[in-house]
Amino acid sequence: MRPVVPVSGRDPKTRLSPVLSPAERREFTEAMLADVVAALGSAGYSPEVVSTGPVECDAPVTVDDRGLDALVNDLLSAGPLAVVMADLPLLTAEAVDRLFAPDADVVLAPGLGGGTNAVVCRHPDFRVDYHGASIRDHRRIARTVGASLAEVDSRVLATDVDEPADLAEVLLHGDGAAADWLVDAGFELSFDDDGRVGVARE
Ligand SMILES: Nc1nc2c(ncn2[C@@H]2O[C@H](COP(=O)(O)OP(=O)(O)OP(=O)(O)O)[C@@H](O)[C@H]2O)c(=O)[nH]1
Ligand SMILES: C[C@H](OP(=O)(O)O)C(=O)O
Repeated sequence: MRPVVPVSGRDPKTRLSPVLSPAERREFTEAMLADVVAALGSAGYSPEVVSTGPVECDAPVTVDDRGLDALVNDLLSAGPLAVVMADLPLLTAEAVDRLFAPDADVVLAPGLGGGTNAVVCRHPDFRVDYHGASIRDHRRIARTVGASLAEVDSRVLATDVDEPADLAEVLLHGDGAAADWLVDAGFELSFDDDGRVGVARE
């Protein structure tokens, strides 16, 4: 099994633009990537990072500016593949073990909001179609190609950081590079009048 972590290296996490500058979005992306690479490494895997631009991390990096679907589908055509997104800063070795445990042709880890945060594929005909409610598309594609399917119900695999509100999850539950980066950058939990948790910056 070949574990690959795709990452936007050039202009990542544009949905965090309301709270992070372009340079900060790149730094925070590298911090989340470090957490993902560390979790995969702790579980005994040696991930390859495929980035649209130069990134610093403790894994071999290939720069490839193709879009996500073209990139991943090309890699899938070469054989079994695991795709773990780079924006999962709560990822743990235990969750990685759970991702690789099912003996199914296709294993999906749904993300909050309908995305697909990780895929393990052992079927020659399965292909990805990211964005939108991709988890539904990936279930459908697995059915269409006759692949057996398993899904992993895991909070840390489901927690991808897309929008400013997601940063609260990192402050609440993270203890890695991304959580440290946010604290160093002055982020802290905030509570609105209804007691809802969010983030604020000093
Ligand atoms: N290699 C590669 N990785 C990508 C590409 N698009 C997204 N990713 C990565 O795939 C994961 C999910 O993508 P998104 O959540 O849309 O992340 P993003 O593109 O950085 O964020 P937004 O600009 O806010 O959409 C993240 O780990 C991204 O870094 C791409 O075109 N190529
Ligand atoms: C790539 C995309 O990520 P999201 O924008 O849902 O985080 C998806 O998982 O389909």
